[in-house]
Amino acid sequence: MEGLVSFQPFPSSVIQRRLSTVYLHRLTRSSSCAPLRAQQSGITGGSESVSSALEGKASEQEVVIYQDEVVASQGIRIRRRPLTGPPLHYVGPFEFRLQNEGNTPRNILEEIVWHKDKEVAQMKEKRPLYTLKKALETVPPPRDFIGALRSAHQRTGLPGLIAEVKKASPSRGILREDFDPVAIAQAYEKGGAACLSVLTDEKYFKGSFENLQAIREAGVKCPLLCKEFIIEAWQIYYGRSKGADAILLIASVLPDLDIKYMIKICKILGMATLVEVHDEREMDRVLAIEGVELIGINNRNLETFEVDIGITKRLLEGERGELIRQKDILVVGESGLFTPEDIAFVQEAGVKAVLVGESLVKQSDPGQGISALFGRDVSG
Ligand SMILES: O=P(O)(O)OC[C@@H](O)[C@@H](O)c1c[nH]c2ccccc12
Repeated sequence: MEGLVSFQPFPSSVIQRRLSTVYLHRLTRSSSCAPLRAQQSGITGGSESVSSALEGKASEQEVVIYQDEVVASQGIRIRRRPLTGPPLHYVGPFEFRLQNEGNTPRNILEEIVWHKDKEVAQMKEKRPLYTLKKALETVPPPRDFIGALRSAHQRTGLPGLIAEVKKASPSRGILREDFDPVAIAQAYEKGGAACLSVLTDEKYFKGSFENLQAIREAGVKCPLLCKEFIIEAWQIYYGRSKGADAILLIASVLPDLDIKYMIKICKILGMATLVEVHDEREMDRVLAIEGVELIGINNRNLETFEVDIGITKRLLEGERGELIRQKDILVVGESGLFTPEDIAFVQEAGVKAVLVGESLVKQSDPGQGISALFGRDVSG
């Protein structure tokens, strides 16, 4: 039920001043992609509209509409957490807010992203970017994530494996009670995994950056993917400081310019980026972004949890598959892979790598799980 949460008369000059503050705050908020979103819609591109906002001419509603337009024009369904709560409604000289209008996450992915926004803001306070950059001077150099996948594919003739260190997920609950991340990582490496993916989200996946660091420090040689919900660049530096060699960027969460900018940062840091898509529209957006070398097709819809490995095939058909081959992009089939038949199916569709969590992590020996998954021994 919708309820009235505030109802206040405001002289219009006060409203104007407040609106421009909100606008500026959104434009300068370093923790969000708002500047990029604004840029894409031309808000920061033309100084005219910026200055009119500074003069208090843009209404808060207009700003929200601009941002929504950019996000909607790219088909991004995941909204960022509203800074100011639900939007304001104006009736004559009055403004009021309606509860649950735009301030409640619509699905699990949106909930995760909104939580991440708060979490990152807190983490950043403890470890500002300059201290992270300093820490990077003493971290061992990154390993070649894409190279490891390509050489495993060449060596075995099967897709290179990214084996996931995953304790739980919102859709499947706890996957393994006796969860020893380092032992699992070592078993994966022994079993022939080319790379590892380590979930670092604590609240929804029961992972951690400590796990990532412990695996790196235990001497595991496989390159490591930091499996995190990245919403801003600070997280990339943090992941690198904990030993990550690659990060995940989710196309349904990030606008094109954010993806482009984050890929550049990763290149500077010597890291790879796995850009994840789930439908044709996201695939087309990502194929148009310069510098993309590794694309993951997630068979799981992160909004509904539905899994369909046919998605991988669908997105690699026709011209898209052709373009991917021309650009020599490596494609990873992700989620819902359990049997040698599943692996053959996605390989036939065109993937040269796979990302597998559940079916391996549940085995008493996750390393032997790899042989069962591929139908033969791929170690050594
Ligand atoms: O456990 P599965 O079904 O094998 O899936 C692994 C991996 O693809 C999945 O964990 C995943 C893919 N993309 C993500 C994004 C966030 C969190 C998790 C994921």
